[in-house]
Amino acid sequence: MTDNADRNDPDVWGKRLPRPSSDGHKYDRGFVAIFGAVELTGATRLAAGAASRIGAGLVGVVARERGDVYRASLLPDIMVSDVLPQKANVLLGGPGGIADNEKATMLKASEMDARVFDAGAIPQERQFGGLDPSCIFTPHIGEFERNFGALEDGPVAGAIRVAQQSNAVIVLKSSRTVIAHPDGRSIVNEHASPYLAKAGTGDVLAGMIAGLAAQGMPSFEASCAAVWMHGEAGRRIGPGLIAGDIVEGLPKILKDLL
Ligand SMILES: NC(=O)C1=CN([C@@H]2O[C@H](COP(=O)(O)OP(=O)(O)OC[C@H]3O[C@@H](n4cnc5c(N)ncnc54)[C@H](O)[C@@H]3O)[C@@H](O)[C@H]2O)[C@@H](O)CC1
Ligand SMILES: Nc1ncnc2c1ncn2[C@@H]1O[C@H](COP(=O)(O)OP(=O)(O)O)[C@@H](O)[C@H]1O
Repeated sequence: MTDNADRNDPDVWGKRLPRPSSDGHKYDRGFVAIFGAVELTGATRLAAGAASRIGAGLVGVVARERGDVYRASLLPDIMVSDVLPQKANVLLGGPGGIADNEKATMLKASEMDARVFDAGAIPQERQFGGLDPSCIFTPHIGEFERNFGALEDGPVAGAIRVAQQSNAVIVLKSSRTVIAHPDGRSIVNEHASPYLAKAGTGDVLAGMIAGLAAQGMPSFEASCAAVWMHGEAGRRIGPGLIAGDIVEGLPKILKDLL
């Protein structure tokens, strides 16, 4: 593979895909809490649907405003609250926007099994203290360069550089998404489709990563698996794809993998 990165393939993560135990209950499958956007509520809804469909036992949206909008428009299995649910083990923020105090909460929440920082939640360099390799940033190229400077070293070296600086897993999204770990590992995903270039598909990916991490998958493998399944959905659906179709396609993709 070019740039010394390995290719994303189910061999990398397939054995670690979460399988519910026969006598388990919903709390054994993890609890994703998502900070609800105030204006771009659709982004939060897409992320929540994806986290739920990929198998998280519980998904909650923390809506400091617009709680009734969320209650009326989310899938009925998704819970809405105005405070962070105590049993959440994964936090996701950024889809559709995030308030400064919510981002500060995410930066401090080292007790979580994973924290997924998407879009406006992606930390600046001065906020890197207190992160660890269970944290995941999911920038597209524009967000990456806005936060961390021009990608003069190329996407693989750039993603590894920021992974090492931040101590977080970086998912640098594009037609060739790079997943980089602070220990220097990197994977390039070419299992995708140009039909994924569509509003909201990144929000869905963030929810998928959070949902796998909540079920106990390590952040790097959860990111690789979610990126591959997202690409698989893009390939299966193709023309006419809208972001919600990826969410609806997940049960069949999961069934084929498990
Ligand atoms: N239904 C919804 O509510 C949706 C909400 N969304 C939210 O909208 C917010 C803004 O996200 P955007 O990414 O649109 O905007 P950004 O604020 O990140 O800016 C996009 C700008 O970056 C540039 N850019 C450079 N490289 C790019 C790349 N690889 N991909 C995309 N843009 C690139 C574009 O030219 C554009 O001018 C996010 O919080 C996101 O979650 C979007 O996901 C779309 C759907
Ligand atoms: N040409 C392309 N080929 C393959 N995948 C793409 C292409 N363009 C975008 N994607 C994927 O679609 C998603 C877009 O995410 P993002 O830019 O955050 O969108 P949004 O903010 O609208 O949700 C990413 O997972 C990215 O890798």
